[in-house]
Amino acid sequence: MNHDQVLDEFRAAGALLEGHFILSSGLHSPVFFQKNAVFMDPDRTERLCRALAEKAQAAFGKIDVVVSPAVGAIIPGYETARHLKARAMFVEREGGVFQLRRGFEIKAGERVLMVEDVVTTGLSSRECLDSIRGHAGELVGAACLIDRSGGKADIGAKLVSLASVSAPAYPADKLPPELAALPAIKPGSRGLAA
Ligand SMILES: O=P(O)(O)OC[C@H]1O[C@H](OP(=O)(O)OP(=O)(O)O)[C@H](O)[C@@H]1O
Ligand SMILES: O=C(O)c1cc(=O)[nH]c(=O)[nH]1
Ligand SMILES: [Mg+2]
Repeated sequence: MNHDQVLDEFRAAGALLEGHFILSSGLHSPVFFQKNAVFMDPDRTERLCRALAEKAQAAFGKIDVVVSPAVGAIIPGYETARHLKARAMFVEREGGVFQLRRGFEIKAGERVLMVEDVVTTGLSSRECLDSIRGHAGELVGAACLIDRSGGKADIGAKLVSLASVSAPAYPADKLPPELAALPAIKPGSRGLAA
């Protein structure tokens, strides 16, 4: 699946939103990839994650375990793992820090791939990778559906993406006037009260 086909899947799902969004990192953006509009369609999710699994396998070889950061990456992590014939686990925030819970266990020698839905600054990816590094197993790399940093985010591991896009994102005190004029919404889960 090429770059345009990936973006066409998001467009067809109504997942390419325009407005004023506060991202997980606190940056503000006029565009948002609402991945859940994609993931509610199992066939569309299968097409994208099969392509991501093929790309990850070509880059990293055999993968035994996929670990994804909750909430957004649970579904693509599971579906990508299905195509890789790997086990699927997720980390979730406990006291703000990503942890493997629910009996998830990585065994010594297992080859681990981190799967993220969307990468912006790479902060969530780095936090997820830090958590994985605290366990047994060999971290082989990372994969995401959309890298909206256009390849600029440094996650401290090799990252393959299905589509790389340079999407604008601004600190809160540097908003262009046309963006500042719009009401802001924060779609993600970081910082939500329990
Ligand atoms: O590269 P970053 O700057 O970290 O931004 C990308 C992250 O933001 C979103 O998660 P979010 O924390 O909004 O919650 P969600 O997974 O529940 O959507 C997305 O799922 C990535 O995990
Ligand atoms: O940076 C984010 O929080 C983010 C951006 C985006 O386009 N989609 C998403 O789910 N999260
Ligand atoms: Mg997330």
